[in-house]
Amino acid sequence: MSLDAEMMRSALIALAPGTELRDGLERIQRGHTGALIVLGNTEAIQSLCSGGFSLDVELTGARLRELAKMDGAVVISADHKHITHANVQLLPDSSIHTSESGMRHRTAERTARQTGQPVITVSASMRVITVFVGDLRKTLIEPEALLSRANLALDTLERYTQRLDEDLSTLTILEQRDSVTLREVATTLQRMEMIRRIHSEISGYLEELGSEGRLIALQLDDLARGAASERALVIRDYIRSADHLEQAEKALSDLDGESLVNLGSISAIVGHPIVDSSDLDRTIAPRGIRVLSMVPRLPWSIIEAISNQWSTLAQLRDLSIEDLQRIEGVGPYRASIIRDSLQRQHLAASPESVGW
Ligand SMILES: Nc1ncnc2c1ncn2[C@@H]1O[C@H](COP(=O)(O)OP(=O)(O)OP(=O)(O)O)[C@@H](O)[C@H]1O
Repeated sequence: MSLDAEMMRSALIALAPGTELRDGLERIQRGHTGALIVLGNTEAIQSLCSGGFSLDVELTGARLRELAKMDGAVVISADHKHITHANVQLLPDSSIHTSESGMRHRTAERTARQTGQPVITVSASMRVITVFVGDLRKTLIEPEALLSRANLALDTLERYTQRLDEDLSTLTILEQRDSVTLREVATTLQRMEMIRRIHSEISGYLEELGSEGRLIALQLDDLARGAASERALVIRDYIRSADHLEQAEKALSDLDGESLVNLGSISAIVGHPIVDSSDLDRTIAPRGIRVLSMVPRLPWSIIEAISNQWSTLAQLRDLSIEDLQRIEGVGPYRASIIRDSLQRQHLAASPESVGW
């Protein structure tokens, strides 16, 4: 994320519903007056300030509203706790390009571009709150509208998560039958990535929603549990070279929308490029790391050591208790737990147990 995008994100969090700053902005909106507010009393900002007066009072919504009634800008400390200046005229470089028309908004955009600090406007005529950071500009959405977008995204996430559960059960069964194809792997990773994207979209809404987003945050937590580690396990199981795990995770996250719907792009990311679509029906052997992660109380270091020694799930299934004991940290008791769990998982995937 760029520095400006990161700064914008913190500014949106600072003025989420439930904060004093947002309370002040809403009072200004309700009062049909406007405001020009700078977040952060930095040297760069001070060099653009003329006139007005300094003060050092705690930021409250009511004070912000009163001070914004005066002409000019209000400056707030970088920690958003104090109002440091009011009634200030801002004098940014007039040669800086601005696409705004009114003086308040032109000044805000130029100040943000010149100093990199977030600048907020409340438009008296349009009754909208806008945040400027560097070249970025964002108009705040009413909490009700944000809530309905977040709820819609949450419904989608719920549906996708259900489908992913089904995909993962199918993958587990096919893995045990040594008949997974590239298509199943790519489809599962595709769904996992879509889920990650919806999750991150909802997290963005939650940051803007502040205290209004509590219930959605709880539901999101519930749905997201373990998703990231499960995705990493599937990649580990199928990636051609385990050294490229991090790059693969990043490449998957960076795929544009068009490439994400193309299963070939996803196969290529895990090191299995395809020439034509029938290549997707090629069978592929899992390493069995996800299966090992389902063995109760098995530490990650042992999962890694076992997987370094035997590189496919088919090999793991044939291991005897004696074989397993060759791994450091695996005694007879742990070896029998691993073997039992592998056998149980294999049995659970048999046609008699599954029904197909
Ligand atoms: N350079 C500046 N420094 C501080 N305050 C300013 C500056 N320019 C404008 N303002 C404040 O903005 C107020 C409104 O100005 P103007 O109507 O031109 O802005 P606007 O962008 O059209 O905003 P609105 O949508 O609220 O009308 C001014 O009365 C003044 O208080």
